[in-house]
Amino acid sequence: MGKGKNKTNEDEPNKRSRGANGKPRGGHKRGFQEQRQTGVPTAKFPAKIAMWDFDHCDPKRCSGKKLERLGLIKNLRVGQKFQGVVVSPNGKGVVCPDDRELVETNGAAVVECSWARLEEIPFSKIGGKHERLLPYLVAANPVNYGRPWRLNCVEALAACFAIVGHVEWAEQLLENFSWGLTFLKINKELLEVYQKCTDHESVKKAEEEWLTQLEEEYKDRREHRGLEDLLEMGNTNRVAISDCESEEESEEESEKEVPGIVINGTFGNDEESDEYEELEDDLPPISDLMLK
Ligand SMILES: C[S@@+](CC[C@H](N)C(=O)[O-])C[C@H]1O[C@@H](n2cnc3c(N)ncnc32)[C@H](O)[C@@H]1O
Repeated sequence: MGKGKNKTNEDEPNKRSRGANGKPRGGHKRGFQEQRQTGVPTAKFPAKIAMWDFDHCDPKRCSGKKLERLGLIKNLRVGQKFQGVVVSPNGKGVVCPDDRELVETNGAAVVECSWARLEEIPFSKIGGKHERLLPYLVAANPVNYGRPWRLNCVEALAACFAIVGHVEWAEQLLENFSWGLTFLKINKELLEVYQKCTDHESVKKAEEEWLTQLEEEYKDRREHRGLEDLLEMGNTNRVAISDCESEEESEEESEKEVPGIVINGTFGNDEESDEYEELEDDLPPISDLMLK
């Protein structure tokens, strides 16, 4: 092991905070004074929260970095493992209510990186004994708004806390983000379903049932719309006159219907814009995106 490799920044108060890859932070174009902080949580939060930060994102648009600026999250280094629940794309089981004690005692951690650069993450050198995926939930953050599975760091931590029954901890984290509580709102029903489960298998089963129901409702809605369209057409003369218009309309309509929804996909699309501020003012109503 290299000299001082596992030293925390706390041990070296005058040194600049480093990312999980050991590189000094602050190489980003924008000035970022808050990065001089130690990476050791200073604000009061009832549970330990931590992240490996690979510095892939613009600090201004990154939820993990915002938690760091708020003094809520501890930075971990590559080579450091975490004893609590690690919410990670590398997880095997899913977060479940049986994880409650583990989360209360040892906390929860995430991997702050870009979705588009997951292959760069040395998963074998981070993580811990309790790595978990999250079950189906829909993002409310402006980057991946309405997209299932692809949550950002604060949503992932909040989801973990909510599933194990600490919704108040989830709220406490999310209320630092203008869109944050929307995450709990749009996933309320489903989170309540997961909260009633026990182990990984029961959460997986609940998730599968939810997805099946979602698919059925989606099919029903499509069929129902088809019928409505037919009825709206009325007599064939009218159809002939307005043929082009209605074709154009229906294409637009069907695009609008479920943008970004992936029913059986995992982790949404490959592109990430991280455009929080720009997108935030321009969000469509969630009812346009959600099937449930
Ligand atoms: C890929 S990073 C993207 C972070 C984003 N740039 C931000 O501003 O927070 C999101 C992290 O949250 C956790 N996460 C989000 N959705 C997840 C899911 N469905 N299953 C497991 N972990 C998930 C993982 O730790 C993942 O690495």
